[in-house]
Amino acid sequence: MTLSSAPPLRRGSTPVPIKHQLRREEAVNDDCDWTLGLGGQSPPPISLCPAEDEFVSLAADARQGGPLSIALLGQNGVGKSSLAIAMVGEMDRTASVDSDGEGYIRTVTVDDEESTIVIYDNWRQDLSTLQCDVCVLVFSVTDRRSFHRTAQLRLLLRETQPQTPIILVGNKSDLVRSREVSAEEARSSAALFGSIYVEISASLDHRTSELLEAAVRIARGESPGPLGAGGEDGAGGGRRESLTTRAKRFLASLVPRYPRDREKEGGRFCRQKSRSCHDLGAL
Ligand SMILES: Nc1nc2c(ncn2[C@@H]2O[C@H](COP(=O)(O)OP(=O)(O)OP(=O)(O)O)[C@@H](O)[C@H]2O)c(=O)[nH]1
Repeated sequence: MTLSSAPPLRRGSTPVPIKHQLRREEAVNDDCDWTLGLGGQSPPPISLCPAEDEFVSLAADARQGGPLSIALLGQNGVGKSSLAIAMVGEMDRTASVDSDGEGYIRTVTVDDEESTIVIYDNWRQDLSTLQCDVCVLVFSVTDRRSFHRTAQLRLLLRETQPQTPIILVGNKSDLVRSREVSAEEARSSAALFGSIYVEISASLDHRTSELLEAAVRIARGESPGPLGAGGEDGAGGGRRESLTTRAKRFLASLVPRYPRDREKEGGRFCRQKSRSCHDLGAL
C-alpha cells in the first residue's frame, strides 16, 4: 500500500522517516497484530524478524546462566530502536549487532557485577513464543494510542507468561508540548500491574542508563533499585502506597495549592498575583 492510498493517520509526534510512516500505517490498520497468534487462532500475518529460533535459544541460555534477555515491545514509531541503541551505547553499536541485526549484545556492569545482555527491539512473532527475562513495554508520551497498546500487551503477556517481569516506559519526554499521556497516569497504570514506570527520552539519552540498570537488576531477579523505590519516575516496587493515598495525591496534583497563610489573606494574595500581566488595571 502506498502512502497516498492510506487513510488519514493520527497526528505524528515527530517527523518520521518513510520506513516508519509505512510501518505506522500497518499499526493503525492492524490494531492488535500480536493477538492473532494467541489462543490457537491464526498466526500473525507478517514476520519481519527471522531470528525467532535464535532468540528462543538465547532466552533458554539466559535461564541457564547465559545472557540476560531484554525485549522491547510497543507500537511502531514509539522509539524502540532508538532506545535499544541508546541502551547499547554508541561505541558498541556496530560490534554488537548480531547477524540478524535485530538484537544487540553487550556486557554491562551493574552493582559491581558484570552481565551479558541481549536487547531485542523488534519482536513480531506470536507473543506467546516470546521468552525473555524482562519485557520493556514502550509507548510515546506524545501518543495516547501507543499507551493503550502497552495495556493490551500487558494483558497478553500476563496471559501467556505471567512470570515475566514488565517495565513500562514512556519515551519522548523531551516533546513537552505534544504530551498526551501524563506521568501520573502512566505511573498509576504501571502500579496496577505491579510494574515500575520510567520516563525517558531515547533521543536525548535521558534516563536510559537508569532504565538499563533497572532492567538488568530485574532480569537478575533482584529489585529494580532506585527507580522501583518510588523515585521520580518509579511506581510500585519497594514503596507501596494505598489506593486512597494514591487517589489523594492524584487529586492534590489537580488542585492548585496555596500556602495556608496566603489562603487566610485571601484578597491580598489575589491582588499580589494580579500585579502580573493577568490584570493590568491593578497597576
Ligand atoms: N523527540 C524524540 N523523538 C524520538 C525519541 N525516540 C525516538 N524518536 C524518533 O521517533 C521515530 C521512531 O523511532 P524508532 O526508534 O525508529 O521507533 P521504533 O519503535 O523502533 O519504530 P519501528 O521500528 O517502526 O517499530 C524516529 O524518528 C526517532 O528519531 C525521543 O526520545 N524523542
